Amino acid sequence: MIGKLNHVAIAVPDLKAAADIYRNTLGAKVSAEEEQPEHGVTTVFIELPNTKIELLGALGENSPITKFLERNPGGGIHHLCYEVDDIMTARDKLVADGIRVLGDGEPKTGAHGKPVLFLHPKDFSGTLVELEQA
Ligand SMILES: C[C@@H](C(=O)O)C(=O)SCCNC(=O)CCNC(=O)[C@H](O)C(C)(C)COP(=O)(O)OP(=O)(O)OC[C@H]1O[C@@H](n2cnc3c(N)ncnc32)[C@H](O)[C@@H]1OP(=O)(O)O
Ligand SMILES: [Co+2]
Repeated sequence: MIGKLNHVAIAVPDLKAAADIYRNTLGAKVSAEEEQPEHGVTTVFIELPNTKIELLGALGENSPITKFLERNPGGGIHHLCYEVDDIMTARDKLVADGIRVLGDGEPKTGAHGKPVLFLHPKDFSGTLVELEQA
């Protein structure tokens, strides 16, 4: 069912500092910061030849990464995003198999303008999983 690894997300305490390391030290192609109010994060995307890295900074009072950053003050790998051909079919199969879909279970529009869903980390060996419609 799952396709490409769309991105690996890293939550960071200082988005500018993290982006600068990728841009200047690693020589990567780094996007501008973009606020994602519906998700409570600000994103920076780093384009690699085979996938992307998503740097996440907390946005607003109720950011879903606030607690994660309290536990990991220096930052850390936050989630993996896999592409699926049809997100509703994928969701229904996951729910039928007992996987916990986070939030209200309905896809939101993600950073690439496509529907996304998040799956509980306890159902995937301690890894938060995002699904993005390909
Ligand atoms: C823009 C968009 C895009 O790319 O398109 C994005 O990515 S937005 C990216 C940001 N959005 C999201 O993350 C949305 C989905 N996330 C959520 O709903 C939440 O963050 C949860 C994953 C449910 C965690 O919620 P919260 O931090 O309030 O709960 P909690 O601290 O009580 O954690 C419950 C248990 O899950 C573990 N836990 C929490 N976050 C985790 C993570 N990122 N990876 C692995 N485990 C994690 C905790 O250690 C804890 O385990 P123990 O019980 O063993 O201590
Ligand atoms: Co993501």
